Amino acid sequence: MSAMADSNDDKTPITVITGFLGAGKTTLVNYILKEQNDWKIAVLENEFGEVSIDTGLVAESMDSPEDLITMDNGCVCCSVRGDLIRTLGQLAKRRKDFDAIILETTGMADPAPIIYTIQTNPKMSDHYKIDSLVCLADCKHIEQHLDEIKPEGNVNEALQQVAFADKILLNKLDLVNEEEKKRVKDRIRSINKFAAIIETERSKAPLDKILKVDGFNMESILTVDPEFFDEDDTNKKTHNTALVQSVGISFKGNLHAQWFNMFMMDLLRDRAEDLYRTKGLLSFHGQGDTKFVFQGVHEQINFGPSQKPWAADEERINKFVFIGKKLDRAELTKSLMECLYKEEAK
Ligand SMILES: Nc1nc2c(ncn2[C@@H]2O[C@H](COP(=O)(O)OP(=O)(O)OP(=O)(O)O)[C@@H](O)[C@H]2O)c(=O)[nH]1
Repeated sequence: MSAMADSNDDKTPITVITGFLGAGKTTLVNYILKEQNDWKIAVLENEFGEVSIDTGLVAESMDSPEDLITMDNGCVCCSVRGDLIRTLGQLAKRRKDFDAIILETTGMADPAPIIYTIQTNPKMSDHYKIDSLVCLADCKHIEQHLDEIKPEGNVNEALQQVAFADKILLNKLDLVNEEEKKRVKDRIRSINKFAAIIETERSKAPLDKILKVDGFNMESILTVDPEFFDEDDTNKKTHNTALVQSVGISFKGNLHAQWFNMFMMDLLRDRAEDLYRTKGLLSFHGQGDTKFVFQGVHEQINFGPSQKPWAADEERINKFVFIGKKLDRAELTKSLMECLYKEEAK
């Protein structure tokens, strides 16, 4: 084995998890953390949304929550030279404590600058190697996002995520029929000829196919973008998160279950197409210390109790994130506040 290969073996592998908003990335991270016990894994979490919700939900699955590191100063692919380098730089000192790192990117992240940074910045490439780029694809909604026409000069993030991946999890199979599945698969193949496509429900992929697989392939990256390493490439498209808004709302109190349900039903009836992603941590009147979580992707909503209840000394703060197009912050805030339980409304 060459010295080069030896030194590469010594690097800590990073599994980069990409995929559009709501495709199942956090579900995959939680699944990995629950299923595997052989490796010590650090998780870097980067969430697109003004109020962090995933962090709490992933921390529930971790034995050592201090190994969950969040990067909240914006989308990791935009602030890549700052936040990601800083975080991985700090982690480098104790990287030998970990067998692997999982980097969960935001649903709006363009993977290209992330790969570029880890591969070319010496501070990164001395310590780390990309093990695999795993892209989650939501069978039900990915076509809509691939079809989206972006203004001149802007990337289509969903397309980039599929194009650069070396593993694509065709997720949410329960939501499509055979014909739809085949259509989505063909579409993905037409974008990326190299990636292994793995069919999944609830992101349950065989872990030996996605972790520590040495699957990252620079050759296929260069097929997608031959000018990948050309820093002077003036044609490079930018990634404009301003095209998609994120509205975070938090306020104290208990919600009235029925009113909140009505609000959500109306919202989804009228706005499902533009609402890429909704998330919430909620407290309801009459539900004791049960903390509720809701997770929405377009018209699909999952709602139920969180694994952890409200702690005795925890303030009941409802948190919401709405991500999508044409969102009216004032209107959403007003409507949600109207769902608060009021004593006189009994
Ligand atoms: N029906 C169905 N729902 C799924 C499946 N996998 C994940 N979900 C649900 O889809 C929603 C979004 O999943 P997440 O794992 O939070 O998605 P994400 O990609 O991390 O989302 P962002 O962080 O917002 O980009 C959650 O309600 C999940 O429970 C699946 O296979 N089928």
